[in-house]
Amino acid sequence: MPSPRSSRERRAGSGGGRLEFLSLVSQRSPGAPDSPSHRKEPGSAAAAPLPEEDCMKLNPSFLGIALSSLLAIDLWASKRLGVCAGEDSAWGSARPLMKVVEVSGHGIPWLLGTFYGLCQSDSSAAREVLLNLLFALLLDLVLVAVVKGLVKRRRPTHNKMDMFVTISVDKYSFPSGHATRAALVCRFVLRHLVLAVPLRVLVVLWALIVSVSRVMLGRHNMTDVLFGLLLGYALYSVVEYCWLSPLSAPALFALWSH
Ligand SMILES: CC(C)=CCC/C(C)=C/CC/C(C)=C/COP(=O)(O)O
Repeated sequence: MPSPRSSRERRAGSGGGRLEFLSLVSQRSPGAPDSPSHRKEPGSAAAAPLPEEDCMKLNPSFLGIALSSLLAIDLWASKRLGVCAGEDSAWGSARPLMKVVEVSGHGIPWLLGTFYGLCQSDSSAAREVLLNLLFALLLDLVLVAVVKGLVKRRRPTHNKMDMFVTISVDKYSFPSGHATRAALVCRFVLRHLVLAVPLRVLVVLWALIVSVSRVMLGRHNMTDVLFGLLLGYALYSVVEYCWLSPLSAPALFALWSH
């Protein structure tokens, strides 16, 4: 298949050294008289039409250009912000602290902690809240695994895969599971726990630090984390909508009543 470059070169060669330019307008309408597929090559019987896929590459949509620019900026900025990606990185000495932050937003401590709290709780109100938190955390794990499996975006090349317990889809990075959990837990805790203002501020700060640490550790690009935060925020609304109560799920609550 002739590439646009080679057909352009042939035209340039046959036009006595004159350069010809292909306008996007003529490529956009293949039926137009001046379109490359209709133009007769000087010295050739009939012009070969340009391959469809080449035309598409030369004429990307505005959305396509905007998306690839956004992704390019994302990759560039995320790499620059990955200052704790390795021990020899700019802020490599802060890496152990960032890994503690990572564990604080990991699924296992949250699942085990909630389950333990549920077994220990002696009030029906606490049981209701903790059962719904457990449901929210499990829903979050499933949703993130499904999206990661569908999108299959690789983690940044500067990431060292030395994370605390992962599952197979965690080789993918979109969206950040830590970010979804941070946003979900943050909304959940602010809504269902009676906390003093300084503690409420700490909860929000924790969610933000967990999210930023994903990029600093080199685990994620910024768009993984931003989408994760949005997903976790939205997921809380789903949990609130499907809220489990002794009335809506009596069998489930019977399991936990002592
Ligand atoms: C019940 C069950 C299947 C628990 C699995 C808990 C587990 C291993 C969660 C993975 C948490 C994790 C490493 C998420 C990845 O977070 P990113 O922020 O790196 O996407």
